[in-house]
Amino acid sequence: MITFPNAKINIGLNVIQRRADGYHNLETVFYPINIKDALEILPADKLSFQSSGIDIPGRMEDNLCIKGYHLIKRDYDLPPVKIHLHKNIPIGAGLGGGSADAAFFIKLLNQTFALDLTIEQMTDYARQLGADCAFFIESKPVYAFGKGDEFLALNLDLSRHKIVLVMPEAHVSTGEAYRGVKAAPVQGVLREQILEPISEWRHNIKNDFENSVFRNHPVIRGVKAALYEAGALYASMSGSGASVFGIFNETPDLLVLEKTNRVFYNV
Ligand SMILES: C[C@@](CO)(OP(=O)(O)O)[C@H](O)COP(=O)(O)OP(=O)(O)OC[C@H]1O[C@@H](n2ccc(N)nc2=O)[C@H](O)[C@@H]1O
Ligand SMILES: Nc1ncnc2c1ncn2[C@@H]1O[C@H](COP(=O)(O)OP(=O)(O)O)[C@@H](O)[C@H]1O
Repeated sequence: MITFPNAKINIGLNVIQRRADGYHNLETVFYPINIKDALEILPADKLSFQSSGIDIPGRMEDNLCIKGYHLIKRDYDLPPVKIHLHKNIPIGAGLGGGSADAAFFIKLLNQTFALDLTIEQMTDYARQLGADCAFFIESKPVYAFGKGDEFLALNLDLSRHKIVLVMPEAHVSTGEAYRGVKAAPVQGVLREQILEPISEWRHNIKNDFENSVFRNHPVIRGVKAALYEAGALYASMSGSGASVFGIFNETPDLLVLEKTNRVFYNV
């Protein structure tokens, strides 16, 4: 059986408070986008994992699909499977690609082996693999809070707009981004701001990671500026970076950015 894990962008991200467990409470809006991996499982004699497409750093045992397999196997009698992941979502981009694979893998196991897991149960398993993973079980626009794994439904539809995503030649690790940020204890503003017209967002909605990430990687700041110059209604880095998205009324011409960045149109 095969499935196609999709990426996300963060529209606004306020880091609110450092927690005793080393994580941070935050508020953000997760919005699913149309950049996808392909993930397949097949019956096999022993558990194995292989990937194609973009190289995934790290050991196979640390791949979030393998971690997902072991997590579910603690509670269910799973047979061995052969896992193939075709990686297309840029890595270390703030697009949640690894998290998406983990959540879609849980859904794939649930379907293939008729485990009868509810959405809530799968969400609980997913959040054990990473804060972002829980969102991808339903992968619908949400206002997220807590560690980024608690949600309120959000009626946000950007399908009449053109979203363009730019991936600069920079890599930002999530840990590095959190270490650079200063928490500010204000919660709830983003939930109101996101209901305003998109043209207002640039005046109010911010991503708290931008300050320190832009300082260390000025090229990312330049991409955001270029998206505004090209007519974006709103532009921002996604999550902890390094990707930057722009929301446009019409598909822009970004040939200049294409020279040094990967550009994904109408995601
Ligand atoms: C920043 C965000 C915004 O959506 O996404 P990305 O930009 O990575 O996609 C997320 O908070 C990333 O979530 P995720 O990538 O799942 O994080 P995890 O694997 O659980 O944690 C990696 C590390 O990030 C830090 N972390 C993560 C989430 C959180 N709410 N507070 C934190 O401080 C911790 O230092 C943790 O050890
Ligand atoms: N299936 C996977 N796909 C991508 N990265 C993975 C995966 N499993 C584990 N990882 C690890 O997670 C790290 C962050 O990956 P990713 O989710 O793409 O970035 P981000 O947190 O910026 O959204 C990678 O450097 C990699 O070592």
